[in-house]
Amino acid sequence: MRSPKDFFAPLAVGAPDPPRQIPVLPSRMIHFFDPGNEKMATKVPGIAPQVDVLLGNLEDAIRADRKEAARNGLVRIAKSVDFGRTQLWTRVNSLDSPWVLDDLITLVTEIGDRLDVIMVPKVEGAQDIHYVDRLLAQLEARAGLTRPLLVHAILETASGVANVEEIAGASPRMQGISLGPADLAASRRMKTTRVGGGHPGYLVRTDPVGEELDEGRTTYQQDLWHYTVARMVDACAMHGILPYYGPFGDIRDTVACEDQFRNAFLLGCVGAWSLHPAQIEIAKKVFSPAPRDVAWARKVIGAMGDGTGAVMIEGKMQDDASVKQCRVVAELADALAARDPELAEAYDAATEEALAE
Ligand SMILES: CC(C)(COP(=O)(O)OP(=O)(O)OC[C@H]1O[C@@H](n2cnc3c(N)ncnc32)[C@H](O)[C@@H]1OP(=O)(O)O)[C@@H](O)C(=O)NCCC(=O)NCCSC(=O)C[C@](C)(O)C(=O)O
Ligand SMILES: [Mg+2]
Repeated sequence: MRSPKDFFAPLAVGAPDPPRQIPVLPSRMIHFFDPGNEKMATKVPGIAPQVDVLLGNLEDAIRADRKEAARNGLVRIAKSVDFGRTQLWTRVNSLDSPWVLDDLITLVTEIGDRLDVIMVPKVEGAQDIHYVDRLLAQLEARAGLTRPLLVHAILETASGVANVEEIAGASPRMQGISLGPADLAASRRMKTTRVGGGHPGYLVRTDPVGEELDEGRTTYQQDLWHYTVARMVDACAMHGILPYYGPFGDIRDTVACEDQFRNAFLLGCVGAWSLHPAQIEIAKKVFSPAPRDVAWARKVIGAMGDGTGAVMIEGKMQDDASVKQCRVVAELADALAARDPELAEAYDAATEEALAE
C-alpha cells in the first residue's frame, strides 16, 4: 500500500524516479502548432530557435478527421527536427475522448525521450492527474525511459478551478498550470464568446454627479480573469510549479494581447501561449523583465548587503521584503540573459546607467 511517504516513488516497476524539483527553464511562450498541417509543420524548424517551448497540439483546433494525422505528424517532427534548447511539449486530447489513449501510448512509446511536458486539457480534479500519472509510469517503464515526463494541466472547467490546489499538488510530475479561458467560460456558463481577453460589458462606473445618470460617468473595464489567474498563481506557488496565462484569440489585436499577457506576468505567471507567429514577440517582450526593472532590482540587492535592515533608495524604503521581490526579478533576468546575449547586454547597460545615477 502507498503511504504519503511514497509520493516520490515510481508508480510502476521500471519507471524512472519522479522529479523532486520542477526545472525552471525559460518558458515565456508556449508556441502552439498543428503537427498535421503541412504548412505549419514546415515552419517549425525555423520557429524553434525563436521560442522557449514548441507545443504539438492534438486537441481542440484539430478537426476530428485530422487527429491521427496530427499525432503521426508530431512523431515525425520530433524524430527529425533538432530543437536545440527549445522544449518540446504536446497537448493530448481530453481524458474522455476516443483519442487520448492512443495519443499517450504512441507519443510515450515513439518519442517519450524527445518530449518534455504533456499538457492535459479539461482537468477536473486530482483524479485526472492520478490517472495520467500511473499510465505514464507504465508507458515509461515499457519504453525504457530514464527521464520522467512532466505533466501540465489546463484550468478550463469550473470544478478544475474549485480544485486547483489539489490539482497542483496531485503528482511530483506536475510542472505547471495554464488558464484555458474559452472552455472555462463555457463551463461556467459565462456569456462571453471570445478566447481570452476582456469584455466591454464587464465594468464599473463612477457615481453620478447630481441627478443626471447618463452623463459624466467614467467606466472602467475590469479583468474577467483576475480571480482565476490569481488563484492559479497561488496554487502553483504553494506547490512549487509554474503558472501560465493561456491563449489570446484575437490575433489581430496585438495591443490588448500584450496587456492581458502583462497582467498575468505582473501577477506571477511565467509565460503565455502563442497561437500565431505574431504573438511570439509579444510574449517574449512581456515575460522578459524590462531592463529598467532589472537595473533597479540589481541596485536594491547591491544596496541591501545581507538582505536585512532598511535603507532608502531614491526616496523609497527598502527592506527584507522588497529585496526578496527584487531577487525574483533579478534571478529571472539572469536565467534569460544566460541564453540570450541581446537581453544580457540590455540588462547590463541599464544596470550600469542606474548605478551611475
Ligand atoms: C489562428 C490560425 C487558424 C490562423 O492561421 P492562418 O493561416 O489563417 O493565419 P495567417 O496569418 O494567414 O498565417 C500566416 C502564416 O503563418 C502560418 N502559421 C499560422 N499560425 C501558425 C502557428 N501557430 N505556427 C506556425 N505557423 C503558423 C500559416 O500557416 C501561414 O503560413 P504561410 O505564410 O506559409 O501561408 C492559426 O494561427 C492556428 O491554427 N493557430 C493555432 C490555433 C490553436 O492551436 N488553437 C488551440 C489553442 S487555444 C485553445 O485551445 C483554447 C483553450 C486553452 O483550450 C481554452 O481556452 O479552452
Ligand atoms: Mg480548451
